Amino acid sequence: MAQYSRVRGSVALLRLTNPPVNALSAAVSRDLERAVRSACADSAVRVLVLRGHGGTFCGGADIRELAGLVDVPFRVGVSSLVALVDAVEAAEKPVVAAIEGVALGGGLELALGCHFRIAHGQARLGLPEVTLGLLPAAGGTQRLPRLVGFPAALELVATGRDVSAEEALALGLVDHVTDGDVEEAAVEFARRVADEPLASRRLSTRPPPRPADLDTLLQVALERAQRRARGALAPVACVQAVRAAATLPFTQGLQLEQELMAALLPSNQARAMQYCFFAQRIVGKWSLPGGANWRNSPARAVSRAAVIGLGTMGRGIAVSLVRAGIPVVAMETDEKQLRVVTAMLEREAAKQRRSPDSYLQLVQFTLERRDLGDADLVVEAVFEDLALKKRLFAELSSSCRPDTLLCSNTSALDVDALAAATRRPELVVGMHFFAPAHVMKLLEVVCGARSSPVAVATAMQLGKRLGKVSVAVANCPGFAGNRMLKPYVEQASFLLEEGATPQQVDAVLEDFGFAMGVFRMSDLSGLDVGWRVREEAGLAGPTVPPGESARRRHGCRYSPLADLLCEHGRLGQKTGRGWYLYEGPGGRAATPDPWLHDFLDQYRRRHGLRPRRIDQQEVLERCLYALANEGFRILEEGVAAGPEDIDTIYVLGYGWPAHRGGPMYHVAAVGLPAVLSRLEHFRRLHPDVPQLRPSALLRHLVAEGSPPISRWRELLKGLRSQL
Ligand SMILES: CCCCCCCCCCCCC[C@H](O)CC(=O)SCCNC(=O)CCNC(=O)[C@H](O)C(C)(C)COP(=O)(O)OP(=O)(O)OC[C@H]1O[C@@H](n2cnc3c(N)ncnc32)[C@H](O)[C@@H]1OP(=O)(O)O
Repeated sequence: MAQYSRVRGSVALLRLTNPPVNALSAAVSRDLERAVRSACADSAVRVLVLRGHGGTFCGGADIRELAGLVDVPFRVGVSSLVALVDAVEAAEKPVVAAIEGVALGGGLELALGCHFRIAHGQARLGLPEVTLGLLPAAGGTQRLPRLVGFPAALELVATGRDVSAEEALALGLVDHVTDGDVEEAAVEFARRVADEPLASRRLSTRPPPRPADLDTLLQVALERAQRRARGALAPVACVQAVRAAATLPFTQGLQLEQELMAALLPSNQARAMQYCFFAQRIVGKWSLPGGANWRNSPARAVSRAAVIGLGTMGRGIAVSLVRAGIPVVAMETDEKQLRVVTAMLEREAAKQRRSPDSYLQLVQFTLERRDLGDADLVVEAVFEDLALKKRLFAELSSSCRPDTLLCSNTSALDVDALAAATRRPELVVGMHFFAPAHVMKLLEVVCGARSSPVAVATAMQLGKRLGKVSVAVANCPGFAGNRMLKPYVEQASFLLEEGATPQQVDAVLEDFGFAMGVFRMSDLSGLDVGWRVREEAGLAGPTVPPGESARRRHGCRYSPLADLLCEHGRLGQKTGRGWYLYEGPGGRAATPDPWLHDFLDQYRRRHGLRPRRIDQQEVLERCLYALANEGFRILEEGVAAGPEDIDTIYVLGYGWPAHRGGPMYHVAAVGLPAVLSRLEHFRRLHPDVPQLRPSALLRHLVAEGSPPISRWRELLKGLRSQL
């Protein structure tokens, strides 16, 4: 909890101890407050140093308590941390925070209550509460602007971004940075400042910042927040709270901060975002049917990797590996791509304030397969063609070291078929990155039927090392993410046939919180991607059996609209035309296209479809429930281990708004009986759309009385599991 010992005679060393991240639960906050008070009362003590146990300062307030997951009387819980920070700031002896690891959320607020802050060079500091649907409510929104100025504080609080020790020093957030022992440095520093007057070090007493352009700053911050997460409450509350630092005296600002927090804490959005936080940790605890799991299966060290193919995906993967300090052999025949990767690495190095060479020297470009011989792991990112990939895997199996892991970045193809092409099927896994791979935080690790525990453990661990959240899924067409996308996109297409427009469907989805509606997203990714997949599956193009009706495939309803656009050369942003019109090829600003509306009218007339008025609710329910229904099938078949895995995939990989938790969380929040009844209704209206047939698992959960989502994982263990 909190120990207090004396070092160098007059320095009280307080150690905050609550592994693994020294979270400030109510009990820990009270204990630490007591320790601070007794150190202050000790006449032998002249100065206090506060540090965290186990290499980290503090990960903030205990999120389990805030989320109501553990039993603490609410008011007691939330007020203890505020009281602690106030007591630290009011101490009559200097208090120095010795920060290493992280000082996040309430942890940084505690440090802001201290009179001085020393940080280790590797430390990270920030106020990420907004990512939990909350705001910093232990004085952070009022103290930070008084320390680092209004614009920087506004940005940090509203985005939740954390900063390095170096940036913290530049901002004035910390007083000193050391690459040595942080406790040593803090004790030394403390002895030097032991007699300094404290009045000006108490941030609550500093005058409020008064930026001349306050209104513009607030307006810009609000617009940015809206763009990033439309409909999210927390970023708006963050902006309001920081505004108060400039417009109200400290105590009134603090009061507003707490009132805003009191409104956010019980909100559905905060619940959903805290669910996402824990879901992203649950998914790391993978297991395989044979009993291997994250605890008992050590990962193999990856000290050298190879990437084959430096197209859009391959180059993002190469950059991610280099950024994590892993030397990469990159194989690519097109010289243009080498130049693109080099430029990307230079940009990344600049962003990280590193020399370009520190990154460039980690990459070796090659045309020779023998240069891959030394790699511990190879990621293949060539064109999405099963025959091509199988050939490549067979060759790699002969040319690479016998223990090299062979990974495919395929987004939908059969990982077992790739494994079967090698002489080491146990060392083959899918590593499905999301574009742009150096930005997106998700990695789907596809476990083939023969993938060994060490292969899965290594891929999962490598994802984490690259700063991603790895989710293990079993092998099936499209895995979890892309498989669920199919019914979603299909419903959107059917809605166009029935009378909707792309902008109407997109507006509903964007109002729900998606950064982009389905049609804008498909223009961005390129319509030809799905077209190729449908051609391979015999749904489009020359492989469709002769005589098959345009709107039916395998006896079910089919919409050929996207195929027809591709045939017209409308591939999306890259051709300047798709579901929307753009300024030109590569343009980004989508405008409704009169051509498309004529085309839809003609199409409907040709097929005898009478357009009807479609309301927002129908758009939302058909698209989202069809998607979640496929999610239930994925759980039923054991392709994903629990709803948390699917929700993490959708929030981190597909732009599902975090404040809505994810598709499975969303349907649980709506209520499973209501979702079942709407799916049954749509199924009656569209009997030739199998995706609208409620899944057996959804029916089963409703029959079981709709248990809360936190219990599904356990219930699923009794079903067929591939994970
Ligand atoms: C009537 C109404 C009155 C209302 C009055 C209003 C007044 C309210 C006053 C409230 C005061 C609130 C103060 C504060 O502003 C709020 C907060 O501080 S919220 C918390 C902010 N902190 C964070 O968001 C940090 C979250 N954690 C992380 O980012 C990472 O965990 C890490 C710290 C960077 C460490 O990363 P890793 O090393 O990768 O480890 P893991 O992520 O896997 O975590 C390990 C383990 O720890 C658990 N954990 C992490 N952080 C917390 C936490 N803050 N609380 C609880 N538990 C935490 C995590 O879940 C893992 O455990 P596992 O899930 O694996 O069991």
